Amino acid sequence: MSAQLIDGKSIAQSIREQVKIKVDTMTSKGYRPPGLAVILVGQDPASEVYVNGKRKACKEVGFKSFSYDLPSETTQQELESLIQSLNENDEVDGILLQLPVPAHIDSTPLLDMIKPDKDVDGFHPFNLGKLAQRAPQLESCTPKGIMTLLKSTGIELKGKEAVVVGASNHVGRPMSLELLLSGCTVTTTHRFTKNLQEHVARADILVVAVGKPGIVDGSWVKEGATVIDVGINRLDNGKLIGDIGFDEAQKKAAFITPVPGGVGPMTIATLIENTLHAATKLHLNIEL
Ligand SMILES: Nc1nc2c(c(=O)[nH]1)N[C@@H](CN(C=O)c1ccc(C(=O)N[C@@H](CCC(=O)O)C(=O)O)cc1)CN2
Repeated sequence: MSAQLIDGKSIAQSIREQVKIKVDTMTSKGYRPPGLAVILVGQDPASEVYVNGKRKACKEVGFKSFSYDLPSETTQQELESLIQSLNENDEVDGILLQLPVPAHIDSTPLLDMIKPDKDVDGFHPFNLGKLAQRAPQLESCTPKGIMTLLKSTGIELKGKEAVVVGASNHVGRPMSLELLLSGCTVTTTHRFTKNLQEHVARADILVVAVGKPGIVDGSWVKEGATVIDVGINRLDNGKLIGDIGFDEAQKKAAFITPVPGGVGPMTIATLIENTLHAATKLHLNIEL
């Protein structure tokens, strides 16, 4: 078997096109466009690429973009004041603090002070709690984007064995909740898990989000599985690779995401979707 590639890049583009149509409808009816504030602290090169991607996407779909590129010496208190003022700004529907932040900043209290209805990253305890209660409001972008990719394959998720490798707060845990909500039987593996290979070999749906190339050997993948690689690892030669041995995995899987061009672009497209949702459903209360 040679797996079919799940083309995140083109699915992300079609999401942005659909959002643009809705924004054009909103503004033609006299509503203000959705507004997204993106805060970047310091000069991490990868973060600069992602933040530029977010701002470019805002422009493409017609959002108002609020940009804060702050020096690495920015204090916790300065960030608190900025978030407070964005919470109070009626033109801002979404607030995003790009991660990681410099070591002297504690991101958790900052993420927790973003108003839940402006938390377009879906990182706030309220939004994670709503997902856990099966009543999602604003969902974390990478896991929600992966659910869009899974739905695009047409496979039935109910009753499937799903294995999520990695239990981070921002990807692994909400991913497991999303799959549970879709009716999968979910196993989450983490650094203390014994026999990772045995878990991987059972997975009809395999999501790997660790950030370590080769953490999952492609030959472990179950025949006919759907494989989602969240890892984005840059090699010294500049090449990007995922967490899974792609060539071997592709021989066994039915569907697989490439790196690049798989999950990454969906993170940004889902952020754009979330910001539209915050604007239309949570702030302006309009049907499009
Ligand atoms: N506040 C947040 N910070 C971070 C998040 C997040 O969702 N919210 N996720 C990641 C980074 N990220 C978005 O911010 C992100 C990662 C990757 C991509 C992407 O399109 N990747 C491309 C490759 C791009 C490249 O050349 O490096 C791909 O996979 O095809 C977009 C967004 C951590 N921080």
